Amino acid sequence: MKQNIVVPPQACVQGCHNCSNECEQKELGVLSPVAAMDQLLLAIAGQVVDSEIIPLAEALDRVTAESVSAQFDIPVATCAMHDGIAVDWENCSRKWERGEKVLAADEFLHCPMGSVIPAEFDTLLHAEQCRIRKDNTAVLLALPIQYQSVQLQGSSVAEGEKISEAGEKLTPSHLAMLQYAGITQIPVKRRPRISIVAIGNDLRSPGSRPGPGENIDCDSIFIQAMARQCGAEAFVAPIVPDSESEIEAAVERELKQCDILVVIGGVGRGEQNYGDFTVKALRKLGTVLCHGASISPGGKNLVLACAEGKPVLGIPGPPHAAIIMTERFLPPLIEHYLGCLCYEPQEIEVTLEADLRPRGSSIWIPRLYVFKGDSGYTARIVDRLGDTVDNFIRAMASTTVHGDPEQYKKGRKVKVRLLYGEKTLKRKARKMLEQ
Ligand SMILES: Nc1nc2c(c(=O)[nH]1)N[C@H]1C(S)=C(S)[C@@H](COP(=O)(O)OP(=O)(O)OC[C@H]3O[C@@H](n4cnc5c(N)ncnc54)[C@H](O)[C@@H]3O)O[C@H]1N2
Ligand code: MOO
Repeated sequence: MKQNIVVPPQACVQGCHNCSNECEQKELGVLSPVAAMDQLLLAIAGQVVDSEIIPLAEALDRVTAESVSAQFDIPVATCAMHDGIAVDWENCSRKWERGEKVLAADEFLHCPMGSVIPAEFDTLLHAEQCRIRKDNTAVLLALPIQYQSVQLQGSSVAEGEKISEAGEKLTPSHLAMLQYAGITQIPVKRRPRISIVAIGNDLRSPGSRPGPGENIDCDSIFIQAMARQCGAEAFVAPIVPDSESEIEAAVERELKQCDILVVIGGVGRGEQNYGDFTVKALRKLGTVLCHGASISPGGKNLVLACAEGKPVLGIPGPPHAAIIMTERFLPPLIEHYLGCLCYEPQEIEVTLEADLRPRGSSIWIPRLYVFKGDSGYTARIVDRLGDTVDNFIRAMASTTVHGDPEQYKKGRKVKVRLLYGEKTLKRKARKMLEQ
């Protein structure tokens, strides 16, 4: 394969009055990504998604809209936690003190595990603690502990007790617990609706072969899948050309039917010359809170806006930048609507194979290959030449590089976020070494 030659663009010196690009940089300071997201979350603070009641069996991974209380006691009656014989402990204790060890047939009852212990008994003797005789009397071999192996009515959960808080993401165990406590229908938050609009004359829809200078839109399916993984519903709208009026029309249309709008591409600062009209259209329809944040790749052109009271995320088109920006900025918006965390990649520690150089004051989020060595994991950066396939699937992790360069010297340990589970990572890491 021929090697691409990449000449990194010069950093913007913000001499805006002389700039031919006529961008809006001069009007907005570059916000830190945290400050930009804080502003956006503030702008949408009043926005919530409504709730819906669904069958419990369909509620896996959904988020509870209200707290839920048990419909009845668990267990509903006092019951045996083992196979054994139920006895009245006071009675056994008195007998034991007097040296009497025989229980008459009406002084005990065989109870299999889970069965109801009649009210006159309170303790379960294990088979090893007594001997049942042919005449159906029992000989005590040991004095049991009062209440042993008995689960009292309501001791697990009492009727009316809260068993799930609002804002809890339901796991298989939650479902079992809720079902156990008599719940069959549950109020959950409606999935936030995400509309995704890809913008660009050079973009082709999936299923067609791109001509020279064209690309298949692949960012939108990535963003849709990420949104779904986070518990949202996501729809990909038809591709929009680099036309201000058509972008405006698409944004207006989509804002009517979504909670969060993601637009991809056309967020550069080239406007007329390079077909970058997205920001201009957004300015007409709402407030652009941030165009450019000190984070890379992609932050230079990242857009956070608010229109019709809804958050709009403007993602840069180049796929290596789109994936990083989406991972960083989409989950917090979905979390705002769901009221719970929805994206928590597993973190591990790795040793750096070579220096990572922090980029000035900006936060840099490179993708990494991870190798398994004799003493833990080693990480190597996916560089810009290994653009698409490497960034999308060969990379195994990403990390955040910021601040003191000493922390990122060769041999230093850093935390990375895994894109796969650790067992898959082990397999992939081994395969890389075999190649
Ligand atoms: N003169 C300058 N040009 C550029 C600069 C700069 O500082 N000065 N920054 C570059 C960087 S960095 C980025 S990031 C982009 C931001 O660009 P846009 O969001 O406006 O992206 P487009 O121009 O629309 O497309 C760029 C590239 O990405 C491909 N693309 C776009 N959308 C998709 C999609 N949905 N799926 C797959 N690929 C997509 C598109 O075909 C182009 O090849 O600006 C740079 N330029
Ligand atoms: O560096 Mo651009 O900001 O590729 O995304």
